[in-house]
Amino acid sequence: MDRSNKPSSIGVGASIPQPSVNVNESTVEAILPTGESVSVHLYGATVTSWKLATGEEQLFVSSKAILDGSKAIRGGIPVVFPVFGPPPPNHATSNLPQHGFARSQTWEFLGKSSSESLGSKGAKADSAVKLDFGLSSSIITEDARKAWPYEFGLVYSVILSSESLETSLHVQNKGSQPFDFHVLLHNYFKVPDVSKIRVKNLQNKTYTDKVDNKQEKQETSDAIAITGETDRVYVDVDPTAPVSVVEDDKTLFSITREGLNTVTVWNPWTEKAKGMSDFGDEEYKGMVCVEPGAVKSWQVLEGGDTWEGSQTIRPRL
Ligand SMILES: O=P(O)(O)OC[C@H]1O[C@H](O)[C@H](O)[C@@H](O)[C@@H]1O
Repeated sequence: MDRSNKPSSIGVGASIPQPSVNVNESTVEAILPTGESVSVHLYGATVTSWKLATGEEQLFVSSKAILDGSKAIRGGIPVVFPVFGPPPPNHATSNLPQHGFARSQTWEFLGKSSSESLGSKGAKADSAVKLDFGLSSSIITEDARKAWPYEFGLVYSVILSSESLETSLHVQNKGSQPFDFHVLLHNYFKVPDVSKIRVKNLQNKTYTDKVDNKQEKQETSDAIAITGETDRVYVDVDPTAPVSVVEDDKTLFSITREGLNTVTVWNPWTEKAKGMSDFGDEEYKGMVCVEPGAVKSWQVLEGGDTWEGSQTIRPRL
């Protein structure tokens, strides 16, 4: 693949500070010379931590999250594939669990690369690191393969820089039959107080209100407040226009996307949180999910074809 900003391998140009990457049995962690860090669980290729140079955590992970690989991780950035939500009846995904299997399979760590650029303080440093993870039909569990018997390959790249976290999913149909799929990157953002934040740039967009009989509505607000259980799928959102999470005049997160034209906004609020065994009762106050996806209709991938979708999240700096 030709890339304008082709990463060089770690170790090249060893005279400048390098990101450090630690590969453990179940996680891969990277720290930039400037202090930002990311941690990814191989289970689900779930990003479970993203810290700024100040040490401030950006992602919410429930204190009750299960991290032993027996259940999808409640928090961070689970990868949703090949179906979002409960699968519809009489469809190729019907035998899969809610949100598909990618978040509950063990992915492979494919490797790391870094790219040289100017750090935020003008110092020359390797200021970005890319971690690649893979999942394919040959390594998923037999149950998953039976439930969705297609030949596929996924590569999920997590790119940390001083300015942003980018995650991108590459889907390949390795077989000869076409398959249908959804993709969604289920960001759980950590926020100081959910009642004080607003989600911006979704005004005039059509959404499905999952907490109101799946009614189709049009967003009237230019700054959406979360005041109760919220579960909305906004469609046809221009991927280049950032959707942001703000508090007063501060932008906490701004998210641009490629190939991901839906945005789901979710907070379980009091009762739903209590009903989830892996979600602390009061923790909904400190999180909001803003989830870029391609879930309005099925993406159809012909045999041999590939598809890519990505998001770039810029934090408050
Ligand atoms: O409990 P999970 O399967 O992880 O799903 C958590 C949530 O994910 C998305 O945001 C959906 O829109 C919600 O309907 C769902 O409740």
